Amino acid sequence: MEVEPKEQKTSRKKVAVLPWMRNPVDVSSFNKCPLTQLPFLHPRLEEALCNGGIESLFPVQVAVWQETMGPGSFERDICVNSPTGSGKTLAYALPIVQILSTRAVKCLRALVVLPTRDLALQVLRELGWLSPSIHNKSRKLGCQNC
Ligand SMILES: Nc1ncnc2c1ncn2[C@@H]1O[C@H](COP(=O)(O)OP(=O)(O)OP(=O)(O)O)[C@@H](O)[C@H]1O
Repeated sequence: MEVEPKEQKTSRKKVAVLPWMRNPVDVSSFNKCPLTQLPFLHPRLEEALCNGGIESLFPVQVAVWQETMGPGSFERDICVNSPTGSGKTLAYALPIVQILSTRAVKCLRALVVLPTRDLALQVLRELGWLSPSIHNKSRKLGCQNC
């Protein structure tokens, strides 16, 4: 039987995670995925992405898409941790835009809280070009304190 070194055991014990974070999905096990192979992607959203020069999704985007849109997805909290520049913005923007396309009642549907003005403007831009592609009625996008 292999004995775990004492220091390793202690450091492992110190990590506190919420119950819903205990079985993380390993983003590094995902590959890029061409849009044409992405399940449940709305054709108009696919077209908008292509027009925006995006032909495939990065691994973190594929992982979040799978967890939010399926197959096998269900509504729950998700915490995404991946390196800078890996494509997190689109990873959460895409499911938001697609999920909200079926909501008819006008009300606040998504709130994105960001630590800096630059990041807020970047996210507003991403949502700004994706959202009209799929929403029949106009959706208001706002940026407070920008
Ligand atoms: N699927 C994709 N195909 C091509 N380019 C992409 C794709 N997804 C994102 N990008 C581009 O990659 C760059 C990095 O993406 P993004 O800024 O969303 O990463 P991030 O993980 O959110 O970074 P940060 O941690 O700094 O916020 C951006 O220029 C974005 O337009």
